[in-house]
Amino acid sequence: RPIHPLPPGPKGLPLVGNVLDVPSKTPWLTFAKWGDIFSIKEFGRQTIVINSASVALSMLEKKSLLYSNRPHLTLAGDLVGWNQSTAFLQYGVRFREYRKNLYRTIGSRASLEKYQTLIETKFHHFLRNVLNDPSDLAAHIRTAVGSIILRISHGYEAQNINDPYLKVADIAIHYFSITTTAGAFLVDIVPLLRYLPNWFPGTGFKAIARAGYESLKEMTDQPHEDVKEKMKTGTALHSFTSELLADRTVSAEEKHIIKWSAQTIYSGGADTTVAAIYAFFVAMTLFPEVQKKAQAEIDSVIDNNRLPTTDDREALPYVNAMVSEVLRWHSLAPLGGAHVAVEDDVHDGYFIPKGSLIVPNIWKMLHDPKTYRYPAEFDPERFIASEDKPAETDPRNVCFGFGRRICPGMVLAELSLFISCAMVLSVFDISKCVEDGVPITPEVGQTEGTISHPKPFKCSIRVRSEKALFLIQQDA
Ligand code: HEM
Repeated sequence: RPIHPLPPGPKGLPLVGNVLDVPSKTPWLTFAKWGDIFSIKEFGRQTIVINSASVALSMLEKKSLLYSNRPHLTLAGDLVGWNQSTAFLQYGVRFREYRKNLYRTIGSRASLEKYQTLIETKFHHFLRNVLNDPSDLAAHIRTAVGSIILRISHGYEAQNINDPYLKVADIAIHYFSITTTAGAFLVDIVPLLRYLPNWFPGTGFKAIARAGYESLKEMTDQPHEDVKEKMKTGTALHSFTSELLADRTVSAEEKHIIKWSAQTIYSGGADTTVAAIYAFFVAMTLFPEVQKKAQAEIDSVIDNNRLPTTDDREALPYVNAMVSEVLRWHSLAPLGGAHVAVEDDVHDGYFIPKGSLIVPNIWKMLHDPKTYRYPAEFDPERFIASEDKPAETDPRNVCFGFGRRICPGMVLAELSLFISCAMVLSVFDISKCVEDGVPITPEVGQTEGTISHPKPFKCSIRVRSEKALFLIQQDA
């Protein structure tokens, strides 16, 4: 028997444990009311939740080797196949190879330089789509982000939201969401159920698993084969995949690694970046004074004969602070990615058993009034130090996760967020929609799910000037 106690936690019931203490909707809000670190048990599974950034950093970063595994998922992982994707791969040699590929090709500012113009051009197309049909904002964001990612991962040029590759990827991610809904499938608690015959009552999960498997396989294999074909004829555009396949024969293991790490760029990067850009539009609708300040900064730095580019980044501190505030204000991964303890540990006097799920409550860390003054306010100034006050803590300390599992797409995500925000504000004014003479205030809230989006909302998007119109319409 361990001499150290588990972190404290709600008492729970026999067998089911704390299932009734944890709400299925927005659990991060309930968790936020409990201690810096606490433990819960659901159907025998030990979970340690961390509400404090310093505890998360001291466990998941400082002792990263101990805490770098992922939970084993039966339905979404073994049966659908997501256990091959970076986010769910068990820690080990193969995992480190995936990460090396990702770091080398998209992990730093220098490695992304070759995609800078591409990203700017795609967001210029986005401005044009918004100008033509501002009512379909969410679809335009999805198209822009999806096409940037497929272009980077496989050199593939997606034209619009109906592109077959974007569609199949969205279907695969939809099945991912269904099959990872907490507590929805008994097979994740009793894995042996997977061996029951298909006709057996209660095995509906098998049909879902098959459909999920087919879409994931198509999403992963087809673009990869496409690149190989194009490379043979010399028509492949430079991409993550072509860079890794170039000038050599790859083994079956290398092929697997390249194929699945490329797939990861879409599965990890699309939904997240979309949620962040959408949150930016919500913030601009709700906080017009922030929008005006950012526009004033952009107008003062960029002459009105061009759109902002990535190279303007250093000259736009307020816009950079606004990007930080988007990352903080809307925690799109409110409970981050769950880590798993590979060995028993004792942390701050608490016993952390091997196999425990470690869940960082990133939402709480980014909305803790002890760290952020008026956390519900969208206020980029908090990140700009002045004589009266130091800058508040950079959300990047926690919003991209921790240790060896830290988000490999963070530089790409930030670049996309910076350029989309700067371009949008240079040409558009965003405000509340007016219906029957009444301005409609968007609801601030988050959808369910591992990746949480702002609630759907409407806003008015108007071009700022004749000059802005010209800039949007000129060739990208
Ligand atoms: C604003 C945008 C984004 C945010 C806030 C975000 C946040 C996160 C977080 C919190 C994690 C979990 C880390 C952990 O387990 O400790 C994660 C993992 C991951 N992210 Fe991102 N992410 C974003 C964009 C992207 C992009 C653009 C990519 C494209 C490559 C990406 C790819 C991944 C992958 C593959 C993982 C799994 C890493 C692993 O398990 O080793 N993310 N991200």
